[in-house]
Amino acid sequence: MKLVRVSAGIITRNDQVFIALRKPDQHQGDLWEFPGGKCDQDESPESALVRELEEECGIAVRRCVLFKTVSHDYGDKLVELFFFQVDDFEGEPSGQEGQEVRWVSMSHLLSYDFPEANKVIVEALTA
Ligand SMILES: Nc1nc2c([nH]c(=O)n2[C@H]2C[C@H](O)[C@@H](COP(=O)(O)OP(=O)(O)OP(=O)(O)O)O2)c(=O)[nH]1
Ligand SMILES: [Mg+2]
Repeated sequence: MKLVRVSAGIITRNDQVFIALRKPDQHQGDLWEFPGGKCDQDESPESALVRELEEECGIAVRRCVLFKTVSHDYGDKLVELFFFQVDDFEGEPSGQEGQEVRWVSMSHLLSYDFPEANKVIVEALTA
């Protein structure tokens, strides 16, 4: 099965976190996500994060720290996700690809539907 490496950013400001809605036609579509995307071949997770957050959200990451790595088998796809905490960035995050985006308070994260692989992340953030 395909194994894809993915970097995702937990973009925070005060007690809020920036999330985006995946498009219906995407893998795990219609679910909320921490913005990010696939690492190119030979690209480090950190470089992929910086590139994806620029492309998808229009921000320049100033500092990121690896929060957790999660491997998950979706049946049709095996993903290795690198979740980074991003608390210092330049620019105002927005949906550069027309995706719906939202700043939500940490305590409200549980009311959003995320892909299965995000379960441990959402639990850790809301604990
Ligand atoms: N960005 C992101 N992806 C996630 C999260 N949780 C999770 O399971 N994924 C999965 C869904 C996808 O299989 C993959 C993300 O890759 P991607 O964002 O490049 O996916 P995509 O469907 O847009 O792919 P593409 O064809 O546009 O390149 O990781 C998350 O919180 N953020
Ligand atoms: Mg993406």
